[in-house]
Amino acid sequence: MTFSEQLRKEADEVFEGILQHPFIRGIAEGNVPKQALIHYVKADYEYLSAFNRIYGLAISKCEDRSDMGFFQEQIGFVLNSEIHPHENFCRVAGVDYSELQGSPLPPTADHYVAHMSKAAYSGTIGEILAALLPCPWTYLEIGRAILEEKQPDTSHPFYEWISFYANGEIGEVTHELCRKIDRWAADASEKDKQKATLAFIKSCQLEYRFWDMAYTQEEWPYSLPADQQIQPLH
Ligand SMILES: Cc1ncc(CO)c(N)n1
Repeated sequence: MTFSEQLRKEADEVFEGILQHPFIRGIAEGNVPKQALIHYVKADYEYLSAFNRIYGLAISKCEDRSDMGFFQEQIGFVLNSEIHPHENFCRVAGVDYSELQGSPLPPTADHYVAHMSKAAYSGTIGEILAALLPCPWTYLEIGRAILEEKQPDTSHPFYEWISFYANGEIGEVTHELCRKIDRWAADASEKDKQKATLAFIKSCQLEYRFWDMAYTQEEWPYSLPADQQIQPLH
């Protein structure tokens, strides 16, 4: 079994839990509450900006140009393509995308970004890859599972979202990240592989919590100071 196959096996229960989460069931059934969609897009817009900053940090640790090129392409993908699934959610919720940009990250999303940043600043390249991998991998499996279960056509309210994650570039991204982490694991120490495994499992669980955060509209218990709401990575 490759290292990425081992990671996937360790996370089986979490992946299954994500597929059963009421937000995901709502995407499959075409009936997610409007406020959950709005909460999700607000948080995910900022989460994906942070994700791109983390790709930038990953570039700073790359030794060869093909790795740099891969991360650079992923930044382009997030900036130019991953807006489409957000637009799908906005259309269903009946809101303008531009109104949902610039909100502070709710606690769970903030924690997820902090978890990835920690790996990016202080981890091995394997730990960084492991922390990033559940992002495309869980969405790929969500998209594929719903596609298989529902065989949606264009009349499904989330047709675009489902097709984007089931059939698009996300499969290639997942595959490439797996190849990279497997190559890293071939020469890595047991201790470093354990650290990477923990980073992977935490990100999977934070993916679960991200859906839950949106579904329950999680907020900070008290408001944050207005001019310090959006924090760059540090
Ligand atoms: C939180 C989160 N995880 C994964 C993806 C898929 O890229 C996303 N858009 N948001």
